[in-house]
Amino acid sequence: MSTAVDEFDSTLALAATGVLRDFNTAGVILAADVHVATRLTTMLEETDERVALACALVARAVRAGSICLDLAEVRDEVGEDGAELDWPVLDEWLTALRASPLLAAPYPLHLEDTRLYFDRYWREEEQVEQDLRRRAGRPAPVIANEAVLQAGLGRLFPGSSYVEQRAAAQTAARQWTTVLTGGPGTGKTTTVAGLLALLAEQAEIAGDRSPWIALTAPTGKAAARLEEAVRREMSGRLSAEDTARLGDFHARTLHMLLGRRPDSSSRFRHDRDNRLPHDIVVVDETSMVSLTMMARLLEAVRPGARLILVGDPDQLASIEAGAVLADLVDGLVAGGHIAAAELRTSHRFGSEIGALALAVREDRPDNVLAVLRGGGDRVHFVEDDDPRETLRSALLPDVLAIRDAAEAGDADAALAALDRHRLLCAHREGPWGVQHWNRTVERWITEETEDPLWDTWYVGRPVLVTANDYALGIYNGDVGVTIRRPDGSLRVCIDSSRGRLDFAPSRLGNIETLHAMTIHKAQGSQAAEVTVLMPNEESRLLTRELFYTAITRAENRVRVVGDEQSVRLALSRRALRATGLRQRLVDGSAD
Ligand SMILES: Nc1ncnc2c1ncn2[C@@H]1O[C@H](COP(=O)(O)OP(=O)(O)OP(=O)(O)O)[C@@H](O)[C@H]1O
Repeated sequence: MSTAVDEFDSTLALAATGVLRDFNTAGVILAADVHVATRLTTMLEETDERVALACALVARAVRAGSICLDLAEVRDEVGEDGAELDWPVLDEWLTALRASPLLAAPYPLHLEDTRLYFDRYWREEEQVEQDLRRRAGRPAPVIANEAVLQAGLGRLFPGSSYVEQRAAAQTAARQWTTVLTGGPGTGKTTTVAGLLALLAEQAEIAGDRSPWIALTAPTGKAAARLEEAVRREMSGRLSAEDTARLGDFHARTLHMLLGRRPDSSSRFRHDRDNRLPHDIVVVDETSMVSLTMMARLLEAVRPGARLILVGDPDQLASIEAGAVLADLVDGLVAGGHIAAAELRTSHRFGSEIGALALAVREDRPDNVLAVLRGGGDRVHFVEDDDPRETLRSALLPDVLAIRDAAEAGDADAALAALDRHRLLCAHREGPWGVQHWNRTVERWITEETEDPLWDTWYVGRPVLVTANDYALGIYNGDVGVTIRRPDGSLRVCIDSSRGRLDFAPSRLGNIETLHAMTIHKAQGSQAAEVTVLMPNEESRLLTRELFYTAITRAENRVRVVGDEQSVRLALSRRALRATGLRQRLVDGSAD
């Protein structure tokens, strides 16, 4: 390669030689990937450059959220950036790997067909597969009274509008593990609440105590939404008798359910030797669960406890590596280990947001554009070259409402105003990024109120918590508002899963301004109205999953700011992650 090396480019590994250097210079692998490869090959005295390249490419794959590297696919996946590079021939590459000390004890790498893994992910994937197979292989749970189950299904899911949910609950009642999938508003929580009532009734008939139920989700926000939705179902739709059988419960994050350990960030108090005591474990927003957390959860759930994994496989996958929910749908269900419990009909949205989400899921770009341009009340497409004025008039009323309520010290009103609207960006930086739009909204506030926002902390500053703080009881994804107290001081009121908490601003460390937020961070939360800023075509993040996740954060109204090209491009790209779980579950299927 003749490309000049820029010594100030931190992605270039100046010590790299040979193939690693070529791939690094072409921008396919970063300096960090080169270092991983060099360290491993030096340690185990491997001199074959093809093995070093494979190591670097596994590191690259993991950085992008994959569990492994598929050697048969990587060249296509890298595409143009790697067109000029000297790729090893697949068969020879595999042969070199099989002969490598890196695939022998202590096994830093593992090869499964053409998939190459770092040891940690290989072990986690294998554990998840085996735990799931073991659960699926157990004799089905006993139904204490079939007639009562059928009557319960009819009572809790009456008539034709509940037909899908009735079928899903019927399926779930008969298996230890259920993957309950559906888009937004398809009635997943309703199904869960009804199913829990059915299972509690069966336990009563069998003479057992009331089942001990764990409701959990990957983030505090998602856990709080789950609890709220199940309570709403219990008070609204379930009879007093059904509600009483369920008893009281609180939803918790997965980390809290499994129990943090002060000596480890990756191990929990509950594990294979100290199982969770619950009889039923319901996990919401499973698409956000990483492979590592799924491994920790599966080892902690008792074999005789029911596990109900709820989620929308069309959403973005977890921030950390893996695509567990999609793999479970394709592997567990398609592999014949468990029966599908899928909900398809949306009950919540005015038909437009539902139709938009469906058109995205079904890959129909013309339909997506037709709904966006349909001129309805709930879906708007802002195609202006310069949308700033449109955005200013759309966003400013809520921003000022937050500020007015905060100035009056009314935390309830300020938090309610905050939940009315979310401005979502794909990126943090750049002209369509969160930081730019946070500053833009702050400038609008200054222009409107003639009150310059000199300080980081100002009245009405909405904030997003970006890391769990167990001491304070606030969690990644919690949101809050800075309000003025009668004595003039500022406090930050945070809506946490433990209820409303307030702090002096100086106590808060991992915080970002929330006039705008990234789509990735918005996973697991919703707002009445959502504005989505489409990134330009060069954005590598622009995918169907990103667009789908963004629009489905809206409860009542969604505004998409972009152009036809960016929408079409988003729909044409998939956020694919290489994993082997689906294949492992399908291979050898239900045995
Ligand atoms: N069969 C049905 N007929 C009419 N309304 C329904 C039905 N099922 C659920 N609903 C209503 O639709 C709304 C969405 O239901 P639910 O909250 O259970 O969906 P969900 O899939 O959990 O939503 P999300 O994951 O997007 O929060 C609720 O207001 C619920 O009461």
